Amino acid sequence: MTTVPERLLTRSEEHGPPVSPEPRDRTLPLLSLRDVRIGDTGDGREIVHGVSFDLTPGKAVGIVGESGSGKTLTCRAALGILPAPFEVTGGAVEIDGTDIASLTPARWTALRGSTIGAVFQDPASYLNPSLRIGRQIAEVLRVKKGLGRREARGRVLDLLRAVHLRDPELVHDQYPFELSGGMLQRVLIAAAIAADPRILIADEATTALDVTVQAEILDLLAGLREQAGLALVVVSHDLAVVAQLCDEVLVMRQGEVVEQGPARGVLDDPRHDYTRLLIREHEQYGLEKFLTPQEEA
Ligand SMILES: Nc1ncnc2c1ncn2[C@@H]1O[C@H](COP(=O)(O)OP(=O)(O)OP(=O)(O)O)[C@@H](O)[C@H]1O
Repeated sequence: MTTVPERLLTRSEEHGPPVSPEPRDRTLPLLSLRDVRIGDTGDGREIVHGVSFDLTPGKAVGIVGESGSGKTLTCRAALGILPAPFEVTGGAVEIDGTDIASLTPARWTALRGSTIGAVFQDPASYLNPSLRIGRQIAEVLRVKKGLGRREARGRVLDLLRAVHLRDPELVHDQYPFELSGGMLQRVLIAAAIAADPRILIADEATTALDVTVQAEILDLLAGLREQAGLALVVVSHDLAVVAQLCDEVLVMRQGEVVEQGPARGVLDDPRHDYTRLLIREHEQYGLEKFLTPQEEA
């Protein structure tokens, strides 16, 4: 694991207190889902049939399962951004002990980015095509961290370096259309960690990246977890990613959690036929190298 540059770990106290106080206890969940159910209000169907987990600082929960099983809707429910016609129809989501159903729009604005951040697939749709990359990330730093123009520029360059973009000065001044999909994905990751969120939801965030870059980004996230206590929700079809990064895993099929438990336990000794099938299908990704016992240092 690489050491995360000090400047990426520093919360800028000089710019006022954080929006939400530091957790007093690292054993208290930052994010809790309690039997979260999601329905389609158009036809009244329930799409997600109850998801529960607790995420404490520095921990990572992985969600795996086939396409359409409800992984992304679950993440969006946790972020309070379910698209119509979907709605949370049961259960509750708590961020830092607060039920998100009680959050005002202003409180949500304060929480997003600085307490909870997210990276989804399809990075181009999350960036403004007419603004240079550097300006878009700097905007996050100026709004969420109160940084001035010069300070923000320095930190944007640090962030672009941290996500292993070569020639950060050049990327800083480029427009989204000038970058490849993999580069845009890294820009989004940089923007998502810019305001030092305490929770990061990464929904297939490294899927579009080539293997080497993916490994570097996973390393960066592992470093932020370890050193800054970042809590992660990782959605990935790649069980090797989940095995490498996550403490706990949820296996979803057709909106249902069919198996849940410690990642090593579930992936080493799956109880459900569907989990076994997923593991068999993913053997080609080299899952076994993450499951074999670690050698003594
Ligand atoms: N914007 C939308 N409009 C209509 N249906 C949707 C929308 N988003 C999700 N769905 C439907 O809701 C169900 C759950 O979708 P969701 O995106 O959560 O699955 P997923 O497990 O993340 O899949 P994938 O791995 O393909 O991203 C699916 O049946 C999907 O077709």
